[in-house]
Amino acid sequence: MAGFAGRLARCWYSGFLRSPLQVPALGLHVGGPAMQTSQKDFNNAVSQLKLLKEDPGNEVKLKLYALYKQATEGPCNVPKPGMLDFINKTKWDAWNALGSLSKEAARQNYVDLVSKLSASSESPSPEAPAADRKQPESDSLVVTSGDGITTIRLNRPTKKNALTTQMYHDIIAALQAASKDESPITVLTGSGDYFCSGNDLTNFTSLPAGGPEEMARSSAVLLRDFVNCFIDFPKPLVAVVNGPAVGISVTILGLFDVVYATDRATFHTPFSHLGQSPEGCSSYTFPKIMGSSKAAEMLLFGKKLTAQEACAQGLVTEVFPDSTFQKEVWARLKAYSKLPPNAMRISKQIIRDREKEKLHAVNAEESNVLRERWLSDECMNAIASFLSRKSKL
Ligand SMILES: CCCCCC/C=C/C(=O)SCCNC(=O)CCNC(=O)[C@H](O)C(C)(C)COP(=O)(O)OP(=O)(O)OC[C@H]1O[C@@H](n2cnc3c(N)ncnc32)[C@H](O)[C@@H]1OP(=O)(O)O
Repeated sequence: MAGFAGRLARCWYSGFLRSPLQVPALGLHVGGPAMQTSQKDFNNAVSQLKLLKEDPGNEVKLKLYALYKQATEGPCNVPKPGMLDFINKTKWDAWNALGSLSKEAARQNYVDLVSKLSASSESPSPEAPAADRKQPESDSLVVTSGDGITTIRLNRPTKKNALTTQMYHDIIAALQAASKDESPITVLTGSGDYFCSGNDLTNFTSLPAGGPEEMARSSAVLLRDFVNCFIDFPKPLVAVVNGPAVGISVTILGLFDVVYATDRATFHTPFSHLGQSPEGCSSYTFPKIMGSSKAAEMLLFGKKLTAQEACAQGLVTEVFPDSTFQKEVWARLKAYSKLPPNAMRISKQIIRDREKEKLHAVNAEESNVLRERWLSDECMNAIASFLSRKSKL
């Protein structure tokens, strides 16, 4: 596991998945006929968990943590961690949510869950997508080239293609490579049912040594570098929006040359809900594309647009029925990729270059504003609320 995902997983594991093994035998009482789990079964499950081949994901780890604590210590009776202590607060919330569940029932649930996880980790995993070039650091991004098209695919479908810190770095590298490769056209798309659910909100949970201020500073630098790559991209850049898009995956669309969407796609920028502010140059591109009041409805009030609405407002170039989306879009892109590449580059240059300086200034300003926003109570509360499963969009 690379980058943020790895760090978070290590953090979770060091926080609790490892600790059960250090606990001596507990001698728990078995409650009744429905509760047949012995202490031995429980200890076996604790050991079995260490042997899982696949990371079960943070939500499951959280559930296991809560059940383990309940099974070994009973109902949560320790003080709630502070608001900035995201990880311990999330763990505390999960344990506390089990209320007065008996130790025996928690032990049974824990054993059942581990046995389910062990069974599913033994079934064969799907084949990795083929790639004909050096792949990014993490499997969450897949880059392929063929038929005159370089495709950068967000590949974290179980997390709705939410962007981890590592993915931002990998996309920057992929765009830099694509800007110099042989393909006349570059495409960004997603695997699974979502295009992208935006920034991975758990990015904010692994605080660096410098604390929240350092986290906000380094995130603002990464955001600025990421968006700059889209501003400066020299070739036709096409978004193939295969499903709903959220947050930064919507705002950057204003920097693409063409946006094709399935009729299943939606476009959602819930920045106020998250205590955040617009990025991806959308504070400038959206009012230009759709007019200031339509842009305000999206960027201030988080109005979610259907694909048809986004098309009517100029953010999307064309909408296709989901059943024929992939076939029609790729056939069309394949045909476009045969056009003279230099002519396409030069045309893009003429269309975009006079705006570049402005876009860089907007990007820098939006990143600075967000740096402050990320430290606000409004933003921290919204993220804590999502992480503790109290809220969804
Ligand atoms: C360098 C930093 C730059 C930062 C730039 C600023 C960027 C700002 C933004 O992008 S703001 C937008 C942030 N995104 C969100 O707030 C979306 C949050 N997600 C949701 O509300 C929902 O997950 C959903 C509506 C996208 C999908 O709902 P549903 O269909 O019910 O699926 P699940 O919620 O069960 O999702 C499956 C799985 O994915 C995890 N997940 C989805 N999106 C995110 C996300 N953005 N961050 C972290 N995790 C996400 C979700 O938790 C589930 O995980 P689980 O299976 O429970 O482990």
